[in-house]
Amino acid sequence: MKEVDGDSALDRATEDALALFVDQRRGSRSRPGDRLPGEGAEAAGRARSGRTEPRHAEPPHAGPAHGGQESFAYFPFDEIPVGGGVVDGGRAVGTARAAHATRGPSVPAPAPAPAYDDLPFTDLDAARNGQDEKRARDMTADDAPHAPHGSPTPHATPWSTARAVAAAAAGALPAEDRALGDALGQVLAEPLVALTDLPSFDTSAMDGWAVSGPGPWKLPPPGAQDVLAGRPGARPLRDGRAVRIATGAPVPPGATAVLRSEHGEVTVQGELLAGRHVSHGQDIRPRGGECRQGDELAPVGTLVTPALLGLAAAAGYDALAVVRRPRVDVLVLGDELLREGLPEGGLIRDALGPMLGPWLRALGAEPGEALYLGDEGGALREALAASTADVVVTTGGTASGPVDHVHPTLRGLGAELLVDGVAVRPGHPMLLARLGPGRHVVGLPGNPLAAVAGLLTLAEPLLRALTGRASGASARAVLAEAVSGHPVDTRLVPVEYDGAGRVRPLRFHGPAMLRGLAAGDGMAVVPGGGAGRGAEVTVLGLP
Ligand SMILES: Nc1nc2c(c(=O)[nH]1)N[C@H]1C(S)=C(S)[C@@H](COP(=O)(O)OP(=O)(O)OC[C@H]3O[C@@H](n4cnc5c(N)ncnc54)[C@H](O)[C@@H]3O)O[C@H]1N2
Ligand code: MOO
Repeated sequence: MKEVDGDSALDRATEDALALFVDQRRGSRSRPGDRLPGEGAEAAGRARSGRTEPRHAEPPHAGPAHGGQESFAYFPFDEIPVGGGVVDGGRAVGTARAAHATRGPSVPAPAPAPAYDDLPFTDLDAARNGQDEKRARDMTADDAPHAPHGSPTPHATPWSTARAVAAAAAGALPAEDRALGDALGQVLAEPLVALTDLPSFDTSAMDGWAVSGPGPWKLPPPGAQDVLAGRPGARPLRDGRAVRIATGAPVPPGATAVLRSEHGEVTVQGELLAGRHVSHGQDIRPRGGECRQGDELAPVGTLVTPALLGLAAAAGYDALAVVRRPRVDVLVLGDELLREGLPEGGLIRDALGPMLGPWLRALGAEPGEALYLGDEGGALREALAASTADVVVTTGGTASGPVDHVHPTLRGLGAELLVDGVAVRPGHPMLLARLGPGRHVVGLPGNPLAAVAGLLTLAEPLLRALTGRASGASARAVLAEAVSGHPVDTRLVPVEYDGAGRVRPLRFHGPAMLRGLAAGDGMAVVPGGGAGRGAEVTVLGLP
């Protein structure tokens, strides 16, 4: 991502917010003019739009600069608690909702206890006890101590196991015939076998003359007997004769080569002379040079790409036998969601409905219109019971809040939970359930980046299996910067390729943010404990 002035102002604003948070934790709001985190974000917004200069010429304290050779510490800046969280044993409950309710200059933020997930995954005990937040913030993956904690999600499935369970949960759906124009993104259910030789006749590769034997060659009068593409039945060519020919035209029987127009010269007597040696067969594409009728051009399981559509058409196909697209119902939960306009009054825009449809389609599914169910448990139950889709994707409501209905509803419907929580950040409350034979539910967490993590962890392998896509090797890339890790859980971090084959982690990677992801090329899979600069990691691709 390119650094722009607004971005560095935003950096400073988040630094300010962090400094203030640290001060508050110490019980002081020390510097006059210090902003509350909410104010910082607002100021950053103004700075981005170019209306306000950043308040500090220098960052208020010497934290690590972003970018450069610094390591990339995991700190979801948006997640700095701003008060209102109900503290339960050191973990703030409902912090995200409380943040909406209390943000703003007029509401002094009490010093909250940080939520486990809201801290950098470094020295968690020190940070929790408020002893040395700055040190926690400054630590890199390389110097972060191995935290003594396990994953806070009890019985969470390890990330790679969760992917394997999702991949094994279903088999490929039945085949259907699709017209070429409709088959893009599906997978071949039968091998693509050439229905014809390609080329299907000896073809001129160049504009020029078809010649027979060694030159010079006699030509017919100009314009007479020209051999053009798409015109059958060129007359046989006798030794010592030539005819004008166009690229793509069938080479006349008896022709031994094609002489390119720029390599020949016609004398005033109407004879054709070659300016250079013409070898036998030159610039003739022989029949069957690419394939013979009956050759296998692509095996079962091949993804129908634009190139494959072209090949299939060339080889004689009008329709393809492909694996049916899984039908997916998308159920968006949450009373706080707006489908248009600006956020106001505690309501926010739904970021998932507009994202999931195209994303699921890119994964080979046939998603229906998203259904908006609010936070009403009965509506969720009805929608799940009524769905005839192969997969239902829900968003939100996976945690254990008062209106988080996904678990109890699935239980009530007798669903079998195949994966219930995954040791991955963000996204750990995600789930995969079987509602009945051939009917699966993927429960994505409501935080948008956490939902993407769920999509990549559970929906992608499940849809890969249903669509018959081969499992495919994941891309690997070297990290251009260190990335700190959760002590135990896998992290998924938005990254961009740096042009030198390495990936660089992106800022704005908090669970509720899509800004980093939208600028990214993929999500790096960072193992528990983190990964140093130069480490090779798996990179999950984005559509
Ligand atoms: N006591 C605990 N609370 C929470 C935990 C936990 O472990 N213990 N985990 C947190 C994590 S991590 C996540 S992620 C969320 C998952 O919550 P839900 O799946 O129940 O999602 P919601 O509470 O409905 O929403 C969470 C958050 O996301 C916003 N949201 C929801 N849907 C959308 C949407 N379509 N577009 C944009 N934003 C959306 C919602 O407003 C909330 O801010 O639970 C934590 N809590
Ligand atoms: O951090 Mo939550 O993991 O946003 O899914």
